[in-house]
Amino acid sequence: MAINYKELGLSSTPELFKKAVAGGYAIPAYNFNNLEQMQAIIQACVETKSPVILQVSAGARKYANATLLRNMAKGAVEYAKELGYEIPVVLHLDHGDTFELCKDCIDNGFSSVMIDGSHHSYEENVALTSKVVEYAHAHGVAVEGELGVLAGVEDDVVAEESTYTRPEEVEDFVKRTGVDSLAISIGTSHGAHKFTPEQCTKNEDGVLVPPPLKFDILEEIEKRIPGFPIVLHGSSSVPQEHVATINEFGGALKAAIGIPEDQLRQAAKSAVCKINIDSDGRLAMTAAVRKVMAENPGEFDPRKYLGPARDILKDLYMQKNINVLGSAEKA
Ligand SMILES: O=C(CO)COP(=O)(O)O
Ligand SMILES: O=C[C@H](O)COP(=O)(O)O
Ligand SMILES: [Zn+2]
Ligand SMILES: [Zn+2]
Repeated sequence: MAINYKELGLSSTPELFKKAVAGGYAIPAYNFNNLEQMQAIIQACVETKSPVILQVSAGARKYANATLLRNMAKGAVEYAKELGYEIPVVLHLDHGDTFELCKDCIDNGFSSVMIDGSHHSYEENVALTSKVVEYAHAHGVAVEGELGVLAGVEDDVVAEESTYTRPEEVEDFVKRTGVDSLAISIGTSHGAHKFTPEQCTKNEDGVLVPPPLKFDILEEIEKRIPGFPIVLHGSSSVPQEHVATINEFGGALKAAIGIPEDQLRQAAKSAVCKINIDSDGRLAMTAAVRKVMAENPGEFDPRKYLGPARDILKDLYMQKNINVLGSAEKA
């Protein structure tokens, strides 16, 4: 039997996006696969009074089980209340690649789905996205589409090179598909290895800075679809202290540079109203686990290393909400 997201106390995105676009901030979309990630996300967003989008990838569903994830999201709504402040919680499918997967999520309590048809031809993308929108809207669920391809790995699809979104396509795409929000490609990419040091230049403080995002493309898109909710994927900043901790305690990460926070801050002020962050959380948790393991070789209670990992993750997300996305105090 199908379960509608309203039964789970979850929120839908259109109202939240409208407020975020008007208010010049972005709602955090954090991926989760397990209990500790979910706890950290909810704790951080309750403490900062931020709305939140809990994102589940196809890989997360395979890893954690769809029934458990749905009940965790339901629990997250109650958990937030228990922590003392009610925040809107969205359960969103990240990078859905087929109609069947989107339908399954809609029938299992998701309040928002992404259909990522950007790896198909334009006309195939329009057809696939329209089909998902038709089913989703009949169930009160909002849909995120994508135009343009991000570099990096997403659910086992590797794109070597990015293709920027073509502003001349957005109006037609939005009109013909009926999507509620649009993910665009303006120079961000998935994963921890977005830029090598060789691709960066040093600023006056000696910090390596990657090529700037294509804000001209974003502006052109905003001109063509004024006020339409825009989504930025691949928005991790790759905190260098966590990379250093991982490598200090036995890791072997290559030098990697992410998206500078000031560029995300700038994007959040525009029609970009949802910013996706996953890799930074993975780095933070891994750094904490490696450090605890290395410093306490006799420890074998998972709570002793997953607990500190959860705490570091919570700090990271609080900092993002307050200093980068501007979503704090907006719930
Ligand atoms: O876009 C993302 C999830 O959809 C995550 O991006 P990052 O890999 O930069 O965290
Ligand atoms: O875009 C990709 C997200 O970071 C999810 O990654 P995943 O497919 O490994 O769960
Ligand atoms: Zn994609
Ligand atoms: Zn993504």
